[in-house]
Amino acid sequence: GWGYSDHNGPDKWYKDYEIANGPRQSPIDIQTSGASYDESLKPLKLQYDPSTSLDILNNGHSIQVNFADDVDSSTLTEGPISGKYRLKQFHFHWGASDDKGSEHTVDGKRYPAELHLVHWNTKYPSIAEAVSKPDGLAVVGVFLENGAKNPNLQKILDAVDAIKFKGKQDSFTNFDPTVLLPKSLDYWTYLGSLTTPPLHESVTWIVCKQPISVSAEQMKKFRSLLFTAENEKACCMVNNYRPPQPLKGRGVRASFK
Ligand SMILES: NS(=O)(=O)c1ccc(NC(=O)NCCO)cc1
Ligand SMILES: [Zn+2]
Repeated sequence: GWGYSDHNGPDKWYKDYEIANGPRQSPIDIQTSGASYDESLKPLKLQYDPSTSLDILNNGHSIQVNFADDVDSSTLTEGPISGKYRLKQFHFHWGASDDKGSEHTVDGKRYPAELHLVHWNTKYPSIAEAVSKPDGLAVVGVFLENGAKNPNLQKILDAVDAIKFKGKQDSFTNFDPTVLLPKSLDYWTYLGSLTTPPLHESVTWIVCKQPISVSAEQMKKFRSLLFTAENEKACCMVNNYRPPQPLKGRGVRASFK
């Protein structure tokens, strides 16, 4: 199956997923001079209920925290979207070293990691239905930059040792993802895709301008995860990011001047 190694990584995905070369692929390089301020863009309205957090999983591609999404308790509204989107999960992408790891870049700058909060449009019955629709998902991206230890990230990283191997899962309750958001919710937005196979062009991307901090020690903790299962030859979970894809004429809007 697909992965991030030389034999199954982003440059090979088109063989099984021809949309990899489609018109609205993600991530992209956000060229700040090319983004246009849109005064009609509203502030993001993120209302999360910590009681909806369920568990934390090593799915062999990333570390992911899953949420109960059977009712409208953790939602994203306003911003660039219409209607209501429900939080399903959040996960991360990161590098083998601090000079790479994010999926989106800003004027060519790569961050050591990127957080994705995945929401699906409640006009559809489930995320499984929504994930292939052009307005199916809204993903909030937050950059992680090297700095002080982030105590809110630490709760997630403290769970890593128990889910080191692919397929491992642990309970992860009463977590409010709001604590992972930056102070400013200024954002760029554009129409794109899932950044992993099946690469559906179903995502309204909402990328926060302001990063959150992560310490070097915390980055090492992310890098202690494995792509592989307990009974397989160990392969460090690093560089689980897709590089920027062609903009193909798309516009990027900014919610801020
Ligand atoms: N990295 S990303 O673009 O945020 C992303 C989000 C969701 C998915 N897939 C997903 O949610 N699949 C479950 C739908 O049944 C894949 C990639
Ligand atoms: Zn992602």
